Amino acid sequence: MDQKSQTVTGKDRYKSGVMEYRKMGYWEPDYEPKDTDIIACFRISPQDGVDPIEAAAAVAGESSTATWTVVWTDRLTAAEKYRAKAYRVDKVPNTDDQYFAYIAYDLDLFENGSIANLTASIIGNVFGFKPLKALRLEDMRLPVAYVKTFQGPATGIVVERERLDKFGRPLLGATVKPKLGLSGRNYGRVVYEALKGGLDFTKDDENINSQPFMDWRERFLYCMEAVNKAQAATGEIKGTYLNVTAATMEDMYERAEFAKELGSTIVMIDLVIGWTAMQSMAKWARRNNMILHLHRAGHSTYTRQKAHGVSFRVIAKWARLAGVDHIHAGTVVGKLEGDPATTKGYYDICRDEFTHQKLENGIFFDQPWASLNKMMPVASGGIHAGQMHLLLDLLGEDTVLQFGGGTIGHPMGIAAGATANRVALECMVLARNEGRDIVREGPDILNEAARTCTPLKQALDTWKDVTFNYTSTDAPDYAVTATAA
Ligand SMILES: O=C(COP(=O)(O)O)[C@H](O)[C@H](O)COP(=O)(O)O
Ligand SMILES: [Mg+2]
Repeated sequence: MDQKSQTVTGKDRYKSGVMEYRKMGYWEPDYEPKDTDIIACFRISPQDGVDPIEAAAAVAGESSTATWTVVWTDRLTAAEKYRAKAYRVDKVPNTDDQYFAYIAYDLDLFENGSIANLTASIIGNVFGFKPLKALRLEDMRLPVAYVKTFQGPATGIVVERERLDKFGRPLLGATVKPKLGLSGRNYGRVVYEALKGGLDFTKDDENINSQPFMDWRERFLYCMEAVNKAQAATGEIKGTYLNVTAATMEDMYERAEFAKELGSTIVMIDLVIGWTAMQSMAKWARRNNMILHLHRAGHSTYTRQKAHGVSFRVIAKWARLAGVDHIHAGTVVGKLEGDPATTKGYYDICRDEFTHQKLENGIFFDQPWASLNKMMPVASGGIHAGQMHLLLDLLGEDTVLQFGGGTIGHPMGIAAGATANRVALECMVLARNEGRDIVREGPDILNEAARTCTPLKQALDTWKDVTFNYTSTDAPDYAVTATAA
C-alpha cells in the first residue's frame, strides 16, 4: 500500500475527467484530526483488485463532497476544508481482505442537532458503492462541539430513579406475552399481575400498536388501571411502557398525549420509526416530563453481520444524542445476539460520562459526552431468574432487566413469576453488597433464597437447563488495548 499523499495540485486538479479519489484530496495520511472533526471508522472490504487506500478515499469522497468525476464547481467552495479526509488504513487483524479506514469530517459539513443529516452523509450512498464488496460503520467520534447541539436523553438515569423512588438495584420489567392477540381487559390483567408480583415495569411489545383485536385506547386504559391498582396494592411506584409507535407523527403525538393524560410516567417507541421521529418524540418527552423507552426493533437487519452495515455501538451513540432514556442493549446470556465484550462497549456508551477508547470492547475512540444525560440500557430477550447472578455481574446496576417469558411463563402464574424475579434480584444484590463472589456462588445464593420462596424454587426448576450457547457473530477484532495513532 502506498501510504503517501498523492493529491494532485495546481490547475491539473480541476481538469475535466475522472481521477482517482486519492488524487482528488480524499487521502491525507499526514492529516491530524481537529478536536472539532467528526471521525468515523469504517470496515472496508474492497472488490478484488481495488487498492484499500483508494477504497478508503472513495468512501471519504462519497460520504462528503465528491462524485465520480472531477467537477469545476468545487472551486466555488472551500473544497479543501469540505473534503472528508481518509487519514489512516489498517488491516483488520485475522482477515485477508478487510481494512479499518479512519476518515475525518469537518464539522461544517453537518447541520446542528440532526441525526437525519449526519446519517445522510455517513451512511448515505456510500454503502452501495460498487468498488466495495461490503462496508461497515464500526464507530464514530463525535466532538463536544457537535454533542452540545443535541438535547440528549429527555429524563436520564438520575432523574428516572428519583421519579420512581428506586435506588441501589437494577429495575425489573416484563414484556407482555403473547405479543399479539390479547384483548384490552386480558392485557391489563397481565400487567396488574406482573406489577403486583414485584416488577417495577411492564412493557408493550415492539409490534403491538392498534390492531383489530385491541384498539390502542383500550390498551392504554386497561394498562393504566392496572398500574394504579398495583401501586395501591404495593405502595410502590409502577410503570408500563405504552408503545406509541404509529404511522404518522400526528398519531404518535395523540397517543403520547393520551398516555400523559392517564398519568403514565413513560412511553415507548420502536427504532423503525426513524431518527427524525425519535428526535421529535424525545423533545415531546422532555416537554412533558416523560421517560422515553426505545425498543431497537429492526436493528439486527443491519447491525449483526460484521462485514456490512452499522455497528450497534454507533446506533447507541446516535440514540443518546437523539434523546431516548431507555435503549435495548442486549443481555449476553439471553436468546439474542450479544457477545460479552462487545455488549460491555454498548453499555459503556449508554452510561459513561466519558467513554474511553477500548478496542477489546469494540470502542475505537475516546468519546466525551459533554454532560448529556445517561441512557438506561435495557437487558431483554430470553432471560430468567436462574441467570440473575450473571446479569448483575455483567450488566451492573443501572439497567432494566426484562423477563417476558421469564415472568409470564411461570408455572404458578404471572405474579409468582414476578415474585421469583424480585426475590432473585434482591438476594443477589444483598450478596454482592456483603462482598460475596456472586459469579461463583450465584447458583448457591439463588438456591438458598428458594428454600423460603416457592415461586423462585419453581422458576429455577422450570428453567434451570435453559441456556443459549451459540457462536457470536460480532466479537471484537482486538484482544488487548492498542494505542491509537
Ligand atoms: O419481547 C422481547 C423479549 O421477550 P422475552 O423476555 O420473552 O424473551 C423483546 O422484544 C426483545 O428483548 C428484543 O430484543 P433486544 O432487547 O435484544 O432488542
Ligand atoms: Mg419483543
